[in-house]
Amino acid sequence: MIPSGAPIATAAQMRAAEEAVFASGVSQDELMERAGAAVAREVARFAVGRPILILAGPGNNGGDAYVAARLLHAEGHDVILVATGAPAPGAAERMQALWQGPTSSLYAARPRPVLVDGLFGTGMTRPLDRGLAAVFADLVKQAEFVLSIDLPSGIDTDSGADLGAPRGIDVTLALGALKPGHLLDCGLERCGRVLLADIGIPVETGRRSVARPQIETPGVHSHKYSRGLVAVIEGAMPGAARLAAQAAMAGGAGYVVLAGDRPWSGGPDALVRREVRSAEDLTEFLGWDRIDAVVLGPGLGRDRRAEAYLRAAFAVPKPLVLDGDALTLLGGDAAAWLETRAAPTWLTPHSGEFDRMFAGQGSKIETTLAAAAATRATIVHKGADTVIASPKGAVRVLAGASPWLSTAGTGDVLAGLLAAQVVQEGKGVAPAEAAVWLHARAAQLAGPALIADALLMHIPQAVSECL
Ligand SMILES: NC(=O)C1=CN([C@@H]2O[C@H](COP(=O)(O)OP(=O)(O)OC[C@H]3O[C@@H](n4cnc5c(N)ncnc54)[C@H](O)[C@@H]3O)[C@@H](O)[C@H]2O)[C@H](O)CC1
Ligand SMILES: [K+]
Repeated sequence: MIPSGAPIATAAQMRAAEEAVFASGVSQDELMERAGAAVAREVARFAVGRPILILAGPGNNGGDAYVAARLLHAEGHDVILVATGAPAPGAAERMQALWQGPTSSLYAARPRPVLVDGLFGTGMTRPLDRGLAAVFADLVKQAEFVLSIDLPSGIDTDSGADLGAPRGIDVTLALGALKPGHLLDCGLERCGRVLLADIGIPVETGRRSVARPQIETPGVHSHKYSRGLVAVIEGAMPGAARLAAQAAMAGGAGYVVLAGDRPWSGGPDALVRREVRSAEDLTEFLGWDRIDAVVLGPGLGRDRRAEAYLRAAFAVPKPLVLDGDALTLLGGDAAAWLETRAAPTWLTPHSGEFDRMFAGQGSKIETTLAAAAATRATIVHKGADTVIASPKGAVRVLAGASPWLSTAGTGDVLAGLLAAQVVQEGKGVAPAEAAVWLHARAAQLAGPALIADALLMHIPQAVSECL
């Protein structure tokens, strides 16, 4: 569980935000008191009177832990504190000096029902020491409830990479903002439920977790064209395009045309079919001024005709959603293909497709931002952690969607949902954020063992929650 619509800040961005607060006259001690009080509130809530063991590391994460220990102890909770090292000079050192309760050394610490992890937070720079990691993992394993302060110790703040964090943390209390480590890679798996504590640090990075979209109910003057016409291009495997077309319909497009040459008696009668047998046919069809967005790629195939279709789609200045085989055809030349595009483009790669298209170092957020800048397209980099990035640097992340989405066809559904939002929402991350939220919510409603076709049936309910 991740708070929605919450700001996301890297360790450096967090430090800059903290510095701005200090410059405004708030002391580090005051900020640490606020952080520790937020920790104490949540621990008291979950401890329900059980004995508490608090681990305090050598930095300010440990400083937060000292404050929390003192406040919990003052409220009558049974707290034992373990200091793993001499605290950093300054606020943490002062907070340690205020601790009057019982202490234990790390290796003598006996497991207790409630464990608070104040070892490391955004200052984590290298893997946990093996000895410490082993003791920490054992204390986590034997606890009934574990809360990590700011981040699980052993998770890289900016990438979510594993630096030795144990499994079994129940709650992570993020301080001031989410970090990429709460949303990406191993961090998503190790944080448990992520709660966010506002401790008075304004954070504006243009990056935030996906929020539920606000969708307009059609007005009295709405009609099928005003609600947007989506053209979905069929290819070698027509089922994929059909899923995308039906998703576009369910996602709110006013008129959807499925263009292809395969006979199909199934599907909704409301889905308009247009015969297209060649790239020339496609060019002629895409010239229809009523078309507001085009979806190309689901089941397209990778043969010469598929490439000719890709060229035809690129040649018309219409908003374009590229998925699946279209991304494979772009390959490493996506930036070159896209540099002449006059209309907005969205690419929806899963990680395999992304890695084949874009080289690059860094977190999934950084590599997706770089790809968006290089292609001037908005990238929806799918996965258990879906990262949306626009060429202008906006980022939205949705983490923790249903793992049952890992089945064929769900990407086709997302592509159709995205096109439906494009014809209603416009450009950049907004339509992608809306589509990703609807897709994840439909999956939640569909429950376990879903298939892509089942997703379609739950889209209207997901949409109804956004009206
Ligand atoms: N975000 C906020 O509003 C506030 C955050 N606070 C807390 O401060 C920590 C960050 O504190 P910092 O001192 O920068 O780093 P850590 O406490 O995470 O780490 C301490 C120290 O440890 C060293 N180190 C790094 N990796 C290792 C390792 N694997 N083994 C041993 N030592 C390691 C490194 O030198 C670090 O500096 C943040 O998470 C919040 O909890 C403020 O207290 C309140 C406001
Ligand atoms: K921690």
